[in-house]
Amino acid sequence: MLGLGSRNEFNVEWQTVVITGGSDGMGKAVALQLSAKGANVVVVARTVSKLVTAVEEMKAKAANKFKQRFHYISADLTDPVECERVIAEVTTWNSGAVPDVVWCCAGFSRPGFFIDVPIQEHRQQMDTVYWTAANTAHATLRSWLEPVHPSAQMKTSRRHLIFTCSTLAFVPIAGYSPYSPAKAAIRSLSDTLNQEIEMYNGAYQRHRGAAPAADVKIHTVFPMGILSPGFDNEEKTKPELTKKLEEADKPQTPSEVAKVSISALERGEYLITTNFIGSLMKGTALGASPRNGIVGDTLLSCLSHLVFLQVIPELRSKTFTWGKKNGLPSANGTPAS
Ligand SMILES: NC(=O)C1=CN([C@@H]2O[C@H](COP(=O)(O)OP(=O)(O)OC[C@H]3O[C@@H](n4cnc5c(N)ncnc54)[C@H](OP(=O)(O)O)[C@@H]3O)[C@@H](O)[C@H]2O)C=CC1
Ligand SMILES: CCCCCCCCCCCCCCCC(=O)[C@@H](N)CO
Repeated sequence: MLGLGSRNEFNVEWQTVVITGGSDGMGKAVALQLSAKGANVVVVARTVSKLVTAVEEMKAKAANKFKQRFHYISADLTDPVECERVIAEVTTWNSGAVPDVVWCCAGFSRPGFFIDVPIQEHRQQMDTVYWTAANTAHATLRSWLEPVHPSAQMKTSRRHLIFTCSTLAFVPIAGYSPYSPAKAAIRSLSDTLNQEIEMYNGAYQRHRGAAPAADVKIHTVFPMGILSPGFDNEEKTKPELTKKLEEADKPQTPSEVAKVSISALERGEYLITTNFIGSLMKGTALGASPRNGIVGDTLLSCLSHLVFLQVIPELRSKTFTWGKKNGLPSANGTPAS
């Protein structure tokens, strides 16, 4: 995907990569593809059996079967102490060196209408979606941004922290209120860190006496539907109206989402979408986020704003018409007859 002569901004060969949620769906697809590109990979999730399988599959896909290393850590990342343990354990496993790349993929969606979903489940979505990512980012950046002696500074390497969001952070869809706010919070965290990290990167350039060991780049991926075990699960509580509102989306396979995301990272992109409708959704909500390219993103944004002049009222009128036709839903989201 890289143009002739352009630099690979995300070369993972011999680098140590941590992937949360790396035992299933998109996270596992990312793990397998980075293994095939020569990375040493640690996958983190709760269920050991799925982690063991992921490690086996990564070994089979490795670019250099004899030298690459793989590892798994079982942890519930809603607990910040567990996130610190993960980074410490990876560092020990990695002969004392902190990881080069951390990709937050853990999370799942529990759709339902706002008042039908018990308030504790709304809070749990914030825990599994936002806090797994924020805890992981906190533990990671604390380990990365600690000032080190100049002799410990790396010459070329650049570290990458990657969040996995959803295009629902850009555009509201009825039935996703337990989930979308948590993803929108990740987007806001990502934008804030993208700016804040420049202080450290600046210090790395000019104050090597007391600066982090390397540059850090932040990225966020915004997938559309992904045909994962998590997706099959969310379909069980997803209201029929929600399925109708998102029918323009053709869900992608985990490996397709992983491939497109990795290519975008190799081009050095910041906010990453995985298909055209996803880009349109981003374009209408770029706000004050850094652009991947001024010209491309500005044109995209103009096009999106025109398209969404129609889409915004359409989503609301589809919802209104649904209520008029079907009446109130029963608690599981299916229309009462
Ligand atoms: N599927 C979709 O349609 C879309 C998904 N996304 C996002 O993409 C990411 C991947 O989704 P998907 O491919 O569906 O993933 P899956 O639901 O298939 O897998 C989720 C992964 O996260 C792990 N996980 C869940 N909770 C925790 C926790 N508390 N601590 C540690 N690990 C945890 C799971 O393992 P275990 O349960 O064993 O802990 C598993 O490895 C998620 O962030 C999701 O929100 C974005 C857009 C669309
Ligand atoms: C011509 C352009 C029209 C654009 C219309 C907008 C269509 C909305 C599509 C919503 C797709 C939602 C995908 C995210 C899924 C997700 O994150 C969940 N599956 C959670 O896991």
